[in-house]
Amino acid sequence: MTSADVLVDARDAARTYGRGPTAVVAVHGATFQVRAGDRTAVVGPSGSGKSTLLHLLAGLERPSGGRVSWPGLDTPSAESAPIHQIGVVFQGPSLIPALDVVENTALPLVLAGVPEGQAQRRAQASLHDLGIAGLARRLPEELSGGQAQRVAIARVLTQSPRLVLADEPSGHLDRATADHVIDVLISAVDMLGAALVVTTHDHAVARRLAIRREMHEGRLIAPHGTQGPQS
Ligand SMILES: Nc1ncnc2c1ncn2[C@@H]1O[C@H](COP(=O)(O)OP(=O)(O)OP(=O)(O)O)[C@@H](O)[C@H]1O
Repeated sequence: MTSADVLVDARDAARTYGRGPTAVVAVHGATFQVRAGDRTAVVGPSGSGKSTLLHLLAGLERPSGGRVSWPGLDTPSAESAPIHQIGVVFQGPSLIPALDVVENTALPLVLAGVPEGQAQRRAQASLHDLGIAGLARRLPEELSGGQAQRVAIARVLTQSPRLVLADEPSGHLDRATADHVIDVLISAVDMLGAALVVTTHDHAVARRLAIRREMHEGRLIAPHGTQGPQS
């Protein structure tokens, strides 16, 4: 295993919101690595800091202490996150209401400068691969919660990232729909050959992934899983 296999490397990474007596330490020094091919769950109760940790790993937020780097991904500079190589499935609705499913799925490519027709063909292929081609021309308001999350996963698939970070992707769904969304997420990641990190409060979801890290009150607890310590 070389450093190039480490896609994201958090070293004592911390995040505090606010200052003084009202400051909230969302994440205490977290040391956490994701390697190529890893399937990792970060499991913990609401408010334990999972979303904040995921945002640090995605480079969407900067640590207020420690550091996060992406040695195995191509970054424009040591300070900036390789956003095109990281796909994020956000908690809750993240589709643009005025765009239909194909347009939403194609959006990351269009924003990256891919011509619209080509982007839409790739989006259609992702929807087909995930078994939801029939939703292509619906608007987000015409989708169920589970369908919307599958479209968000198709959007990540279209982007072809090497690392997929999913924040409570099944959090608001019933058991059967949640299981199906996780199935779709894992098959998308398998198609990409990407690494996956899922945050969840649901131990049934966490058990689907080979590596499990528990989070409690902003701290990552000792690692569990079949692949040994990750830090
Ligand atoms: N932008 C922010 N400003 C101030 N406090 C915040 C902010 N974001 C998160 N927090 C606080 O940081 C702590 C961790 O929040 P976070 O959303 O990371 O936890 P979580 O485990 O993902 O919870 P949930 O599952 O409910 O989303 C909480 O106390 C929360 O209120």
